[in-house]
Amino acid sequence: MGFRVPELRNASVRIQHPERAAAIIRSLKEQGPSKLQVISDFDMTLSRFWCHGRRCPTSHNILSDSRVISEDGRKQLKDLLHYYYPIEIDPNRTPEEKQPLMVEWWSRVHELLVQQNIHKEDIAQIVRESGVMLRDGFKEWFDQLHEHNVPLFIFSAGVGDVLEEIIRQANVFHANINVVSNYMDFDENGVLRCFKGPLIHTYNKNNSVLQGTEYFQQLSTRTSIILLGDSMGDLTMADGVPNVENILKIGFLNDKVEERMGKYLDAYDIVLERDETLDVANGILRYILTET
Ligand SMILES: Nc1ccn([C@@H]2O[C@H](COP(=O)(O)O)[C@@H](O)[C@H]2O)c(=O)n1
Ligand SMILES: [Mg+2]
Repeated sequence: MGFRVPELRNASVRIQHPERAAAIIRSLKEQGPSKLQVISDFDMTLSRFWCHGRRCPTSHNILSDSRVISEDGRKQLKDLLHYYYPIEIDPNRTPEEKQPLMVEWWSRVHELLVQQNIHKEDIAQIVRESGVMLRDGFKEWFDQLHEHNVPLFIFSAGVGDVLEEIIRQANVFHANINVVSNYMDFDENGVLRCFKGPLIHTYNKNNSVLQGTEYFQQLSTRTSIILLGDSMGDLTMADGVPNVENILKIGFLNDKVEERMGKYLDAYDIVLERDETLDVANGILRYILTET
């Protein structure tokens, strides 16, 4: 497969079952773009984990580190991050054990954010000042999908208003994109008053929070899937898709690489170790979409 998709030979690529991954990629090509849909996580998957030698912000971090949050609020939000993030990525706890703790984290953070007098009209500037970056190669990724009418479903436990703004500012918010995430609800003065439900956290990214959207039912003829994620919780994002025939799961392993590699290799078809680019995903997509 390496000569058809040269990016699969990149130093970051780890594959437990290369034959299996190659067979899936071949099937995706045989089925063609009219059968394809892409389901992707946002934070630390489409956005970068490292930028300029520092951690890049998630959509939540963009708000919690911003100038609109009081000093005390920022400290409380940071304390919560330092307590819950190690739990979120702990390879020795099951998703079932983590779930109530994730609900606790997200709920406490949203409660704190609601106390901060955040204005809808400030979001664009907050994003501009945040230093967030999409992964290298993002333009080719978003543009290829758009040009070939491949639907891109972004399923994020981040903050929808913020991540939409990031994609908009990068000029790649094309018509083929649908986002499901945690959206803010603003009052008549444009001030944040609550988050709209249902709450989406790292370990409930599945059909349970998509009730009533009908998105996957409308795409029921698109039975080929490329799934991109960076967390073990992202693996369930396609659970609501009917009639899946081929699914290629690509996982970005950004943090605590040695401890987590085994579980990622078992779960993802392709694991990208500390890779801040979309080069491998772009290479696979190019191969699938090119008529040869
Ligand atoms: N208060 C929080 C809660 C979560 N995060 C991070 O956000 C990411 C979830 O969004 P996805 O687009 O990846 O679903 C995940 O990486 C959490 O660690 C946060 O930074 N602050
Ligand atoms: Mg993520």
